[in-house]
Amino acid sequence: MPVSYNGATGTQKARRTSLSQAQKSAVLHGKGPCLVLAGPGSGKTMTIVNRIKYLIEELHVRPEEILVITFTKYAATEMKLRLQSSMEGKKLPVTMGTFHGIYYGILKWAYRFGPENILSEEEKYKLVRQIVNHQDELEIMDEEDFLKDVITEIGVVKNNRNQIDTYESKRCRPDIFRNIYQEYERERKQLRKIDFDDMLVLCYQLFTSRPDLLKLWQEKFQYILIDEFQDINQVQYDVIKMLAAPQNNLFAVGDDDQSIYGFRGADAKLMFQFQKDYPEAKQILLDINYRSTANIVKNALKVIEHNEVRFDKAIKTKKKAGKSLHVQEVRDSEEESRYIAEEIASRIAEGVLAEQIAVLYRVHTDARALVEKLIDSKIPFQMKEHMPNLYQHFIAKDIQAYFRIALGKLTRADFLQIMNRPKRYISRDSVSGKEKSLYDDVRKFYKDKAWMIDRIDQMEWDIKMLGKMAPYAAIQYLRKRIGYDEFLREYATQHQMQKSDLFDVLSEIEEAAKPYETLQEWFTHIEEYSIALKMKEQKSGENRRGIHLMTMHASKGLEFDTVYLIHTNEGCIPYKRALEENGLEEERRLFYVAMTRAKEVLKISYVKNKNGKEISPSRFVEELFEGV
Ligand SMILES: Nc1ncnc2c1ncn2[C@@H]1O[C@H](COP(=O)(O)OP(=O)(O)OP(=O)(O)O)[C@@H](O)[C@H]1O
Repeated sequence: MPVSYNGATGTQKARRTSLSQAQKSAVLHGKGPCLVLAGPGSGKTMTIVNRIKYLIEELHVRPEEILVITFTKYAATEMKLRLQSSMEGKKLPVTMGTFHGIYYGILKWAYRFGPENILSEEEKYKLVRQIVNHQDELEIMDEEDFLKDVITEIGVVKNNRNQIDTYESKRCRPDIFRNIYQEYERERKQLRKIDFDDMLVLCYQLFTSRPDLLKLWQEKFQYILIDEFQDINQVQYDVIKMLAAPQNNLFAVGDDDQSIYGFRGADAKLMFQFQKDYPEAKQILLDINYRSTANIVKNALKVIEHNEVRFDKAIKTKKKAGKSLHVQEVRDSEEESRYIAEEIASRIAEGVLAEQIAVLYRVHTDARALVEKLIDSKIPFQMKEHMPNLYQHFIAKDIQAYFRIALGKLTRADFLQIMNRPKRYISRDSVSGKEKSLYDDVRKFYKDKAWMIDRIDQMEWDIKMLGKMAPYAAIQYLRKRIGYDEFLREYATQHQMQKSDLFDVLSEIEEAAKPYETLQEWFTHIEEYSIALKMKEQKSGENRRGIHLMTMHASKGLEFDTVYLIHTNEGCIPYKRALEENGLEEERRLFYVAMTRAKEVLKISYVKNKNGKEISPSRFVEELFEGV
């Protein structure tokens, strides 16, 4: 579902535009299954809206008999508005919603479910957190991260209808995941609640066990239209097939190249399955891109054509060649953020609205330096996602505790936090509550152990040294002289974590500290940054204005005049963790989605050096230059 930020949601435009031959053929499809394969910017939404209108006005289908399924609630609302507008403002009782919304409606009707039976996302987190905390053999570093992944995995098991007994978790030991899953299911059932994914599973079970009820729903929905079909998962597909039978008036619109939710169970292969299940299906290709300049489309195709599992589509363009694609090499994150800030300023000076500019990145950490730069330079920006604060990571908290003590603000809490990072074998019992005499009290506690007294003297001396240094030098001293690197290596081994993940965070904090001359300045910056970041989450007033910053995932379905893709490096995009889990092709599709959000200008940048290490440009950037 496209959204224009220049005020036109597409509705007025759609009225003015005439349909292409392929769009017409899709709109005018009669009965039976139809698969509409569509490229980016090819007017999928407009086609669906026009088809609904055609069904009602020309084929005299009753609006109540039409079901339209969209990927998000937002898309459903947008579609309703477009339909209303194309019907001269008339509101029609066409059923529009997400898979979850529709299937929940069916369950509500069958089982008299009410809101009290729904396990909210918050309750789900709370429940899984409790269960995770009871797993004695489980060691995790970042609880939030772990919970998010485990909850996603519980969803994947349900959506794919996997057998839990044989399921191999990607996040923790299979037996531990099995325990968590089974305990979660037990507790949920005891509470007499269903979660979001259960809505799909229960609907499947309902229709399999009650053919009489299934028949009623089959009769109700004579025509089914599905948008973003590439994002469908197994259980959604199984239910929709049952619901569409026996007439199979199933109209599916999707772009397999834009399937980017494999990690959540979406399976673009189901588009191929559709062809097998309905060999009689009409197939239509919407092959004209109306959104982007010919250069943008040509370059995006150069990348996506490297994928092997895809429908081959020759996409044509309507717009002129436009500006050539610009790829910028920059030294590091700092230089990249300066480059982007200057670019934005000149694009705005050329008359482009700030809201028509987007900066896209693979993961939030890729944008950390840019966010700091925009905050410092007071350039308005908006983010629709929550961006984790680097300075709340436990490593950053350790460094801050060291630095606070170095600045003479010794507290028991800070002392306890860092006294054994690195390992000094200081016991908690030795740490008194009296801050003024804290070091002396610890020494007193170990008065018979000379080696411990030496250790504490060394610690006190080292921390005093930190107080005299600039933050960057102080972090280096902490790592190499005080032994924090050693602590982190041991920590990673103990918690069965990738050492490189922890060292990436540490290096990032170190690099970000470079511009500051004193520890106090660094603390002030962290405070301002953290407040500004928090404010961005309040989605009102100032925080809804300015350029858009978002992950490539969040950019799906949107379009902007100017798009910057930053940190297009190996390891960032394709993202190294996702590469192992979802494979290269899904990462390439994500890059393709990001590229095709741009209407007029697309600029791509990559860094040469990240956190003190040389890194290469993304293989996708290299694919752009093949044969040049
Ligand atoms: N026949 C047409 N003539 C002119 N413009 C069109 C036509 N069809 C669609 N458009 C315009 O092209 C742009 C892209 O269409 P739209 O965003 O609906 O494509 P989409 O297929 O949903 O894109 P994506 O999958 O990339 O999100 C919109 O601004 C839309 O108004």
